Amino acid sequence: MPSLLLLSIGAIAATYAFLRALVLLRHDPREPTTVVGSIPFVSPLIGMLVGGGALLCTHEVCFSLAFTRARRSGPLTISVANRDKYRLPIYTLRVPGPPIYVVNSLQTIQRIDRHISTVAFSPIQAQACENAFAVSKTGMAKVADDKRLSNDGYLRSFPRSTAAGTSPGPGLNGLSRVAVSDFAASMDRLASSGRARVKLFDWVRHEIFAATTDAVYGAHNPFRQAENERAWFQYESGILVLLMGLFPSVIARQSLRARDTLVSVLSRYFQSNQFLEGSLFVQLRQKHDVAFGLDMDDSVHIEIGQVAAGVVNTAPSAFWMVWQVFSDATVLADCQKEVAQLVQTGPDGVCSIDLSQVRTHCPLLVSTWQEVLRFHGISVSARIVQEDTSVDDQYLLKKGGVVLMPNAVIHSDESLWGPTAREFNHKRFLNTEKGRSHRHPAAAFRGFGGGHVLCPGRHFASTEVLALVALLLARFNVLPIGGEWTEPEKHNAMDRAFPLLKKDVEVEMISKSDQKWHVSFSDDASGINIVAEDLK
Ligand code: HEM
Repeated sequence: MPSLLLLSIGAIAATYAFLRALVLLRHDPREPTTVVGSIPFVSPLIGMLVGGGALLCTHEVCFSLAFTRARRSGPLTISVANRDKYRLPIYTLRVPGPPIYVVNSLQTIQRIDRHISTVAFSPIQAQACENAFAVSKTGMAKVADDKRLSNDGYLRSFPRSTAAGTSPGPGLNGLSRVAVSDFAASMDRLASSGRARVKLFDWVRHEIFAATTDAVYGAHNPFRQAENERAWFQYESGILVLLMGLFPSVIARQSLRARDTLVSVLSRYFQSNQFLEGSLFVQLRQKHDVAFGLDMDDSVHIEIGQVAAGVVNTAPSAFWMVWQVFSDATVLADCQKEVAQLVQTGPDGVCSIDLSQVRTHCPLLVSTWQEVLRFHGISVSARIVQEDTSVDDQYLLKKGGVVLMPNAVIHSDESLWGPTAREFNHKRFLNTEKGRSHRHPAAAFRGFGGGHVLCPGRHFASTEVLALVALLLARFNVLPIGGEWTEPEKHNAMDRAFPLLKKDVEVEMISKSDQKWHVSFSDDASGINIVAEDLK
């Protein structure tokens, strides 16, 4: 009689052969090469889970977004490991559900981007509207109608309709001026106590949240009330579960409750027309909703998505910028020197700074910001294949498939960035750096996306972060409690463009002097031109 051991080995071998055959059967030879791993279907999943990744399954799509713990040496992800192992420009991962196509090469990303109607971003936005922002069925029929993939549908025309609200010129100046005045007031308060001990991530997140919502919503910003800010972060903490639609009423109850609070405070704000005293940006958003026939209730639900777009990525990116500038003595000295040149001290001892100048007069600070976006960024652009699509007759992407384009892969590609791709170099983006052995192509920088899906908030987010850091540099010494800067362990959440922290960093902020400050932001037409599309 065969032993139990032999029976088990036989069963494992049969299962293995079955799964392998299934992978082969499901693979169309025109699709990108399938990366099977040692156990078909299971290995990609285990790799992702061990790597700290996450699996997102919904009724219609299954995204596997994977991130290894980022290491000091660079933005390593499991996608980076697969890129290095298989050296394929694009490959297929077979997990339960539709195929996942992971893109490793910039050229292939650019070729796929030409198929924006069939390899589309809008189904992902529509899913967020439905699951995370709870837009009603009637509202969804307007947001994701039969025009959802076309240029004049609600989703794809949104960036065009609202562009003036965030583009260089009056829209951007208006937003930036309010944000800068908030930073100035906050730092006056901080300086009045001489020195303060703060949790750095919490502090940066609050500063960005308060400044961004004040800038957008104006004098009647409902998020000025501390309980509404708390409700926001309660909601934000569960946003991934809501997006996934995985038993949110069980797993993310508090987040759902917080969303109700946000809906009611935003409803009051819009119904009483307070948005008419807000930014051009919020007014254009409202106009866009009205043009598509959305009622006030759905418009308010969608507004939750607008708050998310404005703060979810800016806050952690601002933290990594502050951390990178203050924890590295060379970066600190270089940036401090640039910012010091913007400060003028009047005969009365009042220090003045015009923060609109950080964009034009501080190339090192701007280069550091760009390098932070490159080095620490973990954004993954995702698209859903709407119909079988042949990419230049070379790769077939099958209907229902999910295309993932992880920035960390492109941002650590030595063929684009040279041999120092995995090092942090705050001078990398300087145009004038002497003795540079390698110049990257402009399109290799994808910190704000690229091609058809380009972040419309890039100028505002960049202005905010640079202004916050410049003011900190000018007014404070920031010292780690315990005397040593240690890079905090990263928590790579799949719904973020930047890692969160497993544990906050405690610092002491010490005011450099008791002088008074006059902080301004003068009108000018500059943006922060760091993406290829703005450099053209
Ligand atoms: C540092 C902060 C930010 C980062 C790193 C960031 C990053 C990105 C990236 C990488 C994309 C492209 C996504 C893709 O390809 O799938 C994107 C799109 C987008 N971002 Fe941002 N973003 C930031 C701040 C903002 C702000 C402040 C706003 C709004 C004020 C905003 C609004 C949007 C919108 C609406 C889109 C979708 C554009 C479209 O539909 O074509 N983002 N962002």
